Amino acid sequence: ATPATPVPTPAPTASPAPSQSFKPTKRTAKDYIFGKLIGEGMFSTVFLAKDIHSGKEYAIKVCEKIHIIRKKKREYIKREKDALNMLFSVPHGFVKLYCTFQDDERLYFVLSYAKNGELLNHINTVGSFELNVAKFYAAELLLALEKMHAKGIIHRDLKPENILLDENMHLQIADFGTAKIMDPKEIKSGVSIQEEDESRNERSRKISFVGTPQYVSPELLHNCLDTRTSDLWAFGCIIYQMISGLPPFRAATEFLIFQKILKMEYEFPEGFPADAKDLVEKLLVLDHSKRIGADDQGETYESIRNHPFFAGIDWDNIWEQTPPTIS
Ligand SMILES: NC(=O)c1nn(CC2CCNCC2)c2c1CCc1cnc(N=C3C=CCC=C3)nc1-2
Repeated sequence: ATPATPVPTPAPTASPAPSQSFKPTKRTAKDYIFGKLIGEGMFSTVFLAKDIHSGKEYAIKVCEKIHIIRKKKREYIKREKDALNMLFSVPHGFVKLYCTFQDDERLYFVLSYAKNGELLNHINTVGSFELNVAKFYAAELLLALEKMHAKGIIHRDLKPENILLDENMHLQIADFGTAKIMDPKEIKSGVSIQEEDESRNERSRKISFVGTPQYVSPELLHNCLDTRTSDLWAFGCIIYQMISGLPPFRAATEFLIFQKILKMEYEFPEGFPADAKDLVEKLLVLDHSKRIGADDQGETYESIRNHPFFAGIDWDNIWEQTPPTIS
């Protein structure tokens, strides 16, 4: 019989535990009732779906095979699946990939559904966060970045749209379609040269642009370098935006945004809290090797955790705490 709940990942489907009396069967699209569209990307569409057996809600990311092949993006799909599988064992901070399956035309990723949607939506609803709210979510985001980077995963497109809130209003990073998984020798140096993905055959190293203009790091713009500190740059932009309501680098066009980033053209609004300003200034540093956290060894960003902005954060229990009300 079809198992009541989806077979846990990591794919390929885990063999049934000895105690299990049934052999789990591979899911198909027929096991779900597809509901509203909740997201659309270059190569995927995400639907809210309900498992017909358990009644549980999932976010199912559907990718058209022909599109992926034509655009030569198979590597991106594989990388996303690998990153999500690597993060499955991390209890907090990320959407979870429960299972994958395919049919003749499509690939399906069955992911946890973050019921309270995008952080961006919550920022825009209230205008900007009170300091305690911004500090709470910055702390949860830092803990998620620590876990991700410790596994050699760079997200490369962190932004408030890709940071979701689950039913208990805890943070979950989503959309690893632009992630890069560093190989062990790269993790130490922390630097990876932007790979030529299969969609680019130019000899010269070009930016295979993976980020979103407002949050992309200078090194990615300058010389195709993406490092875990590129995510720290985005982290600085997100802290700034939670507190002020807008990203630090804003302009009418992508090119003008890039110019502002490379010239470090941004300013803090009146009344921006001093500790937050100091931390953002230590993250938005052109030289990625000089960003706060860049030299931190081990699996935590101690220098960032110890910054005065995070005074009072209970790092070991934050995921069990009730998040502050966003108002
Ligand atoms: N690309 C993805 O992997 C992805 N995209 N979405 C929806 C996007 C909507 C636009 N901003 C980025 C996310 C999701 C996922 C992962 C899995 C996932 C889990 N829960 C939700 N939940 C949402 C709830 C309300 C509005 C939007 C998303 N969404 C997703």
